[in-house]
Amino acid sequence: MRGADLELVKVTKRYGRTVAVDGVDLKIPAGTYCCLLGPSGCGKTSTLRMVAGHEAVSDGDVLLGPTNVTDRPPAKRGTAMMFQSYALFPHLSVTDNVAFSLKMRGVAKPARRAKAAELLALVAMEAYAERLPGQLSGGQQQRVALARALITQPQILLLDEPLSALDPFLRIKMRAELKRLQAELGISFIHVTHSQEEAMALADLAVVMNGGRIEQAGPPQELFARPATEFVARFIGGHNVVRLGGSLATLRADRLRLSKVNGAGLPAGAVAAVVQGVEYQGATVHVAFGCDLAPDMLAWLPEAAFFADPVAPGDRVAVAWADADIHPLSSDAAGRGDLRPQP
Ligand SMILES: Nc1ncnc2c1ncn2[C@@H]1O[C@H](COP(=O)(O)OP(=O)(O)OP(=O)(O)O)[C@@H](O)[C@H]1O
Repeated sequence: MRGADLELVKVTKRYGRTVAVDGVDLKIPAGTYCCLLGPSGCGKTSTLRMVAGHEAVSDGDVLLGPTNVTDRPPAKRGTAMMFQSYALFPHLSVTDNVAFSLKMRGVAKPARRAKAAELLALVAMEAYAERLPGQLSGGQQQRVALARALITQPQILLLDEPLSALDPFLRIKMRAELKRLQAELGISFIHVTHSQEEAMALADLAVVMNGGRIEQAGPPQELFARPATEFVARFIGGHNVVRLGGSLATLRADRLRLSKVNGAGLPAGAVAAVVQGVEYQGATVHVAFGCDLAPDMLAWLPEAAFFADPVAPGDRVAVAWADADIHPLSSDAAGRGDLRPQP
């Protein structure tokens, strides 16, 4: 299969008075695993459906490679969509489900069955070719749905919450398979998800949406290390949003150090806090605490560090961090040196 760059230019979707997608500009280079993420109602699915051609674009353009596909019907765009519910035909065998769109295009039976067999092999489902969808597990149905979407040799595969119907174990297994398949095919996948964990695990390009707009787009490591806005910092988690020296900044939960205060004064630069809760997570222990910076902060401590000096709810602690771990959020934030708590 051949990939193509996708570009959205000022793409807007209005449903009556509701602006679901608001002038979105986005470039997705060929061969990218892109995750669209954000809270419910932020415009992810509307964006995906406009790329697929299942929803008309109110304003703006969708470009696939050199072609403006904004007004083309779904089957004439070079995209294919895999739906959340898989949408398999219950009365057709696995092979006939996979071959369906070739049948619609008038491809002869032997050719379409051969192509279906090839795609079923790609998703390791050859052994189930003659079964009906109702005789398959959720994960198997998903593989069939993938094969069915890929048989048209799309340049871009669109996936709307593809893992949400699976149990947690299968979800992790299938997400590894999606990543493998995308790398093997070399085309772009655009995957809508609510889950920041899923996006972190899969995306080359993670796009965080909020209120119909893009808050930030970039590799997951960049979003985590340098969230552009308070919304992104809070949405991807693992960050404390605080006001330091009059400016908004984040302090990563995994970079904070806690020590019990035993009558002695606070170490220089540290702030006093009271522990509110402790959650054991295996490799890390999550400690919730309140202090003058914010009432609801979080520290993720390595298990060994926590048990070397364990704390419990109600304990008074000193919280410390390195200057390099302060990430200013607003553009008016001064240099890091200014972002220390005021005495
Ligand atoms: N057919 C429609 N008619 C009217 N409003 C719609 C329609 N589809 C979506 N909307 C509205 O557009 C906004 C964006 O919806 P969209 O489904 O794109 O969001 P989403 O981020 O995919 O949400 P979710 O994660 O809940 O699926 C929401 O406010 C939604 O209520």
